[in-house]
Amino acid sequence: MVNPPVVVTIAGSDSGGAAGIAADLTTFAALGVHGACVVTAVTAQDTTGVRAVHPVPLEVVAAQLDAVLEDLDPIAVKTGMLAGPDVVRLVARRCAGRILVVDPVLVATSGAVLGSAAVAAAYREHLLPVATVATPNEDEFEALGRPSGANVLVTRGGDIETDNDHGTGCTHSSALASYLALGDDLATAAARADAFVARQLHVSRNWTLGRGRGPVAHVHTSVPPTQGVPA
Ligand SMILES: Nc1ncnc2c1ncn2[C@@H]1O[C@H](COP(=O)(O)OP(=O)(O)OP(=O)(O)O)[C@@H](O)[C@H]1O
Ligand SMILES: Cc1ncc(COP(=O)(O)O)c(N)n1
Repeated sequence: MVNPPVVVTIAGSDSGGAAGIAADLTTFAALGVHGACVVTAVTAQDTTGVRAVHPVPLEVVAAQLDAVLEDLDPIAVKTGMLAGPDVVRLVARRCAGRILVVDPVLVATSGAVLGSAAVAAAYREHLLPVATVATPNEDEFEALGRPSGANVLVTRGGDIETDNDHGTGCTHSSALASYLALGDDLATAAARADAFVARQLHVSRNWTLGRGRGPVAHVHTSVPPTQGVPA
């Protein structure tokens, strides 16, 4: 029997099911890797915004991470909302040396601030130096002090016209981690992750879920054959 690669997401939950852990695990499932998850924060969130954030205590984050690293030995790690500078430092210490995709979640699509200046400083000092690739959006790139390097891919939206873009950053970085775990080089994985998100945005472009910016489709694939992801 051939096992699927194991990828772990370290991120917050989104009660609306669009971003964070929900986006990550469904994207992993869509792309054929086994997803494990370390929850860093619980957010009360929907398509209109973030109502409340409850960070998980550092020792509980560390216990989840230890459990996954010791038992499942993931080939790749994807980070999303890390909620505090101490969590950023923990992840840098424990995950250096693996395929490490860092989506430095600091500002949500809705504009909600999900990471403080201290979190941004910890990313700069501890996590970016050990990342395989980092995927800040333009606001996050600025908040991080415009980090340089071939492994910083600034994400910039794209051509699909839709209001249903909640979760695109999480879906994109999870797809990137999945393709790297499946053996792609960085350039190929990045191209496939872009194509995957574009296809998924196309699938959900006319959905009317919620009253705000709806979720990008993570696993639904009803799409014209011409919009397929490259093999
Ligand atoms: N309208 C779109 N059409 C096609 N592709 C898109 C579109 N919006 C987003 N993408 C894809 O998703 C990626 C991530 O999008 P974006 O930068 O908007 O995410 P974000 O939610 O701001 O990111 P973060 O999680 O870092 O906060 C883009 O690089 C692109 O590949
Ligand atoms: C728990 C959590 N993690 C990440 C994001 C960012 O996602 P997006 O930028 O697509 O809104 C979010 N809104 N909530």
